[in-house]
Amino acid sequence: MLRQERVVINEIRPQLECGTFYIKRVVGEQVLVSADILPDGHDVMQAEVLYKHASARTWKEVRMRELINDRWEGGFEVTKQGFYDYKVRGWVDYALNWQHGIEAKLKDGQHVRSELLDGIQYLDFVKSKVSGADKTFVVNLISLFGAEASYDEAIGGATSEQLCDLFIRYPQRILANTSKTLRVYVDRRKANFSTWYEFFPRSGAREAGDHGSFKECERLLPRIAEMGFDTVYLPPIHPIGEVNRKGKNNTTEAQEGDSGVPWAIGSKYGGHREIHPELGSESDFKAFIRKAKTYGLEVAMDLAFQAAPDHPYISQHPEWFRKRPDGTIQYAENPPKKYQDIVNFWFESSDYKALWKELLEVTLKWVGFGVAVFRVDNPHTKPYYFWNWLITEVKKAHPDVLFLAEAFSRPRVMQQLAKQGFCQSYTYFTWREHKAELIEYMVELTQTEMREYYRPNFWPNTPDINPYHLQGAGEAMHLIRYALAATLSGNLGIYGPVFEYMVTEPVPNKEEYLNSEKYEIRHWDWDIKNKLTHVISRVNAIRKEHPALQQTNNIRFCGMGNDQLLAFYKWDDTRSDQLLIIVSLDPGHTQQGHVQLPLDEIGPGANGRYEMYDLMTHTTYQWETEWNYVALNPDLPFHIFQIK
Ligand SMILES: O=P(O)(O)O[C@H]1O[C@H](CO)[C@@H](O[C@H]2O[C@H](CO)[C@@H](O)[C@H](O)[C@H]2O)[C@H](O)[C@H]1O
Repeated sequence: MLRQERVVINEIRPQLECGTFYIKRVVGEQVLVSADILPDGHDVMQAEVLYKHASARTWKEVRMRELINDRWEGGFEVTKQGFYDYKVRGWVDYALNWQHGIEAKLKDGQHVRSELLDGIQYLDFVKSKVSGADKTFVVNLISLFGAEASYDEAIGGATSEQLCDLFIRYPQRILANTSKTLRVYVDRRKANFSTWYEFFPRSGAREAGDHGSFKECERLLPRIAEMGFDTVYLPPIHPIGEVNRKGKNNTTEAQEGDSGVPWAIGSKYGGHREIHPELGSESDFKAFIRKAKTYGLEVAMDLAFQAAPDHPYISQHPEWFRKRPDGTIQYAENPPKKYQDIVNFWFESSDYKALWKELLEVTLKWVGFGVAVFRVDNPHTKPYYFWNWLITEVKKAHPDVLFLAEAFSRPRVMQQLAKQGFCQSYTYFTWREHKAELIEYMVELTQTEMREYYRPNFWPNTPDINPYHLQGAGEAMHLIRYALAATLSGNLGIYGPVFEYMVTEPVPNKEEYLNSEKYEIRHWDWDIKNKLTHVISRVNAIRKEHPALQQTNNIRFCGMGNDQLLAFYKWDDTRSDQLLIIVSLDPGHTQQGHVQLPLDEIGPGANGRYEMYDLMTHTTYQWETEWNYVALNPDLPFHIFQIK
């Protein structure tokens, strides 16, 4: 179709896959839109970003400014959860073009009498829009333009800033071109900033040998809150399968009394809608959630869409499981891992709609209990379009709900899950140890398109991953890994007691914990508070006080003449909070070197000085030069400096 337009709009950023997927923001963030916008010829043009919340009727306009090389930019703030639409509009601005032409001709000494007459049409348009002093100004100009005697005065008015300002405020947008509409989904702030503590409630009993319960676990909540965590994540809390139950240390045959794996969901006591009887009742769980809330904690549940062989679904809905020719159902796998105690749902079954509906209802049941954060187990082994559908459906009525994708899969697969709607994602941080690889990974997360849709959640450990660098490691290594996670990423989590108490004994030659809580109930002396407990608490308090640490994308690595020291600068959107973080990657020795302040970012210091206030030790250093000496030892292997 032939369209009458004077400008072309190309290369709009941000957008994902030509708008197939939405970008993400949290409430209060900016969406900075840029595009190549080109008029034919050399006429003056204008452009704007149009945006509106999906629930609004009218579009808001924000004018774009020209950068260089026909690139334009304009931004808007998102203030409400849910979808926003945005698009770009550009037009040749005949009025401004006229004014610009007059100025150029006058500079060249030309007489512009006929141009003034020509301009009356633009003034007439503005006149129809304004009132009061503006109207008086325009009416007066029109009469000046038409009268030969007032030529000088007319020129003054024609080239005035006042008129330029009116043209900008009341554009005619003749033959404008508008781009396609793109979308941004706005989550609550927690999507960007959250601090997770994972523990197995069955290990929360007071007495060793007892099965923990929600009631007993309530006493742990103040402790977790005092440490500065805001999310308590519980592995699955449903009845655990008894058929093919796994034993301790991942043995495939359970012994009498073995408690099985929480992810093997479903038994004669029920499935995903029920609670494991020994943990308590539904009202106990509700009370636990309520109690957590009083301490500022949210309870995150695990969505593990799979079934133990004795899950009620297997007899009630055999069509939801794919049978082999011999009538059996293949157990699940995530090669090379074997999950002999569970089977997968058949997401492609002819009755898939009923299965999907059931899984949505399961999710909504727990949302109804007050759960608004889910860690989703193994999402990469289910169809992308299922997650897209489920997340969309839940968020329609419950925009607060957040989904964390537990996929340690191929990079593109993890990215795809985030594009399909997951609000946060696990990452490869757990395996990034060296300075160069940490920088490379952070640059990928924060300087590429990933920053628009992939919200990383950094975990130093999980029940599944006892990384080699933590095996046998002491306090310093744990401090390093926590400090890195807590300052590099807005979202972080630890598999709590094991990390805090530095329980690192592995299954030989594996990144697995020996005597893992996945397969047996453990008992922890939660009264113990060690140095790690205190340092973690302090770091979490700093995170809460400093907006620069409440997002991931504002980061710049700094020059540092030592490969064992990682230095980076972080800031908040207003630059009222600016931090310099230096982490030693060496748990065994003191490391020293000179760090380069990013002067072009932080600007000149008062009296040529920068006051560096260490938020960990409450010590102040006066730095007067660009390169400054630092030394870190294993006692406290990091600095978090506030730049004053
Ligand atoms: O496959 P992933 O690495 O994503 O791991 C997640 O899913 C696993 C399956 O749910 C889960 O594995 C645990 O539960 C299984 C089912 O009971 C059991 O067979 C495995 O031995 C056990 O590790 C894993 O914990 C979870 O993070």
